[in-house]
Amino acid sequence: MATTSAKSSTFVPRVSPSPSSNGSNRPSLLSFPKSSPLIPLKHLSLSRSSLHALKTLESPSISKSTTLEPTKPDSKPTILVSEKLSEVGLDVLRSFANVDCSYNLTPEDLCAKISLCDALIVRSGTKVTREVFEAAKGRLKVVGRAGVGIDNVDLQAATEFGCLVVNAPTANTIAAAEHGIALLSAMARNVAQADASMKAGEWKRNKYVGVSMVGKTLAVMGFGKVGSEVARRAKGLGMHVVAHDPYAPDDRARAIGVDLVSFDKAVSTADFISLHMPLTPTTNKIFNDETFAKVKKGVRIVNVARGGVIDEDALVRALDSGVVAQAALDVFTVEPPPKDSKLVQHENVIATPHLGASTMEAQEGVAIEIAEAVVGALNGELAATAVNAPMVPAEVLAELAPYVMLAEKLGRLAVQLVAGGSGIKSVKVVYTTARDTDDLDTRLLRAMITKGIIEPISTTFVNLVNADFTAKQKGLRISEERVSVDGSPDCPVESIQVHISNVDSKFASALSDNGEIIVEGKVKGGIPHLTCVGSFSVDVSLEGNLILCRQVDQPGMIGSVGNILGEENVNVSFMSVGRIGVRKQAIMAIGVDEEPNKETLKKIGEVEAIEEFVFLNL
Ligand SMILES: NC(=O)C1=CN([C@@H]2O[C@H](COP(=O)(O)OP(=O)(O)OC[C@H]3O[C@@H](n4cnc5c(N)ncnc54)[C@H](O)[C@@H]3O)[C@@H](O)[C@H]2O)C=CC1
Ligand SMILES: O=C(O)C(=O)COP(=O)(O)O
Repeated sequence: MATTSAKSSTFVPRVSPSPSSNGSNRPSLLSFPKSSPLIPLKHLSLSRSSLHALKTLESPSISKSTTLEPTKPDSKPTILVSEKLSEVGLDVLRSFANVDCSYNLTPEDLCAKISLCDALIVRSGTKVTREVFEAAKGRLKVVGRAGVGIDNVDLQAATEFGCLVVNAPTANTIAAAEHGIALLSAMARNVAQADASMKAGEWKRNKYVGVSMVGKTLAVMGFGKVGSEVARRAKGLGMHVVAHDPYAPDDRARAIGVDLVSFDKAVSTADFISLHMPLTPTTNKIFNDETFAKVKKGVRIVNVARGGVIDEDALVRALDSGVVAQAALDVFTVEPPPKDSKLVQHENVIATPHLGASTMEAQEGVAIEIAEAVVGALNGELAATAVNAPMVPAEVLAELAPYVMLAEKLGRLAVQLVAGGSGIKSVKVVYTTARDTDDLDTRLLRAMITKGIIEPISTTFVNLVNADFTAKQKGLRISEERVSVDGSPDCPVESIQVHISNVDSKFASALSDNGEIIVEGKVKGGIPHLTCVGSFSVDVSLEGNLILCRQVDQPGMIGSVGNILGEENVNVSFMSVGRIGVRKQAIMAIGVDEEPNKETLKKIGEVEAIEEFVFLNL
């Protein structure tokens, strides 16, 4: 933290841990609290590591939280697996962590256990509520959803607690689509009812006459991964397929020979409707009395998505009245549904206990996908399947690595120049770049500047997951501006400036003419450099700690300060002087490996020509 200051003020050192205090000089996008015992990625043998490029970018970092369970620095993290996960995934997890497979936990059991866990892996049966995040007391860093739907995870709470949520969005697509087709055919041909009847010793050929699928219209509601695979298969069965999805691209539909239509057109023209949209506030009970009033009488409905997209009472009414001839349901609003559920018991309903993803192949794929994502995230890596953090391709992350580091350091530096450190309301970040807007994703940079600004002045730890939320919560408005320059687009950013307005500075020279604190940095040779403070140009690499002094430019200054530091065995790593004119005011930037003690800094302050100085922890 900054210690300073104008020549007459008393010097009071305040030191707080810096993100670099783990000994690493690398930024940590997914920094987690101190209790996180982490193992280098090289100790892992993952079968499919798409994450290697991130390794260069992040390192676990340290938070200031003191409420966390103390964990031995070299002990393994603990991963709680609360629902059945395939052994291949468990093997990946066990090579890295202590794995606690505790199935069938009550919500209370889960809350009781969670504060001892670094990660939690769930399927659809575990509700990861706000209470779970609260009970975790900051230790839970990652929730892995071994499947697609994350409607059982309170994403808002996860984000507020800086907990990354990752899912496994692709490995069970085909399984779900195949189950959809299985239910469609079984429903059309009364397979389940006929089977039950035979097992009861009956032989009722006339009762179980079905309907044909060929030539019929199927409406696929939700034309994403599963929906489009269902459509493809239904085309193979000779069905006419339409789809409704407000966000699906036309070309995906064209490629499969499907017409994208409005909701009303889809439901009113279909002989069969298959549901494949996620459960969200918008889709909640989207199939209700009003919808059933629009359907073709005798329509047949398949739901392999989520029970909540159907108003189940309305569906019972529609089945009773014959508006809906049959329904095939894999998912229910409450799972398992009550034993006396009118829906499950209805003679025109066939039901399966949420089996869409349950094939051997899908479960193995999902388990590996989620295990790798969770392990990577515990290593501070950004998972490609992150649900509540920006998904940034590995190559972009690798390219931005030094800029991410620069961003965090500029944030830390700027905030330490603010008198009192707090009361910051408005920060402007200016990126000078030769890149087109579409070609420069600044979310990481903004998050790291936010981290740099907030961490030194609060007990909150900030990572990519909660940076925007934390800034908002603290009333900190971060705006961004781009300045286009001619130059090589090979370099993502020429310079980054951090402006803090409406604050006093403990180092007056950091204030620009319009009263803003301004620091500017660039990446040179892969190393972040400070290139401007207020109106003064400097050029120092942002490593270790920094002393900024304002003085009247004159011979011997570097020597005087260098001698004071040398006498106290403080190693100077670099020095740079920026001045407004010969023998006029100048800023001397001195990089030091060690933190000088109070006395040493006092001596620097007493050097005749020095008008003000500040010590900054980078
Ligand atoms: N029963 C089971 O075991 C399984 C169920 N699922 C569920 O299937 C659903 C779809 O999964 P994926 O295809 O992998 O997801 P996806 O994200 O690839 O596709 C979902 C599609 O729904 C669309 N959508 C969103 N709001 C919509 C709306 N109001 N109306 C129509 N479409 C809308 C989206 O644009 C997207 O294209 C999810 O709810 C998932 O949880 C997935 C796998 C297994
Ligand atoms: O992936 C999904 O969304 C599913 O619904 C699968 O759920 P499950 O993992 O089988 O509980």
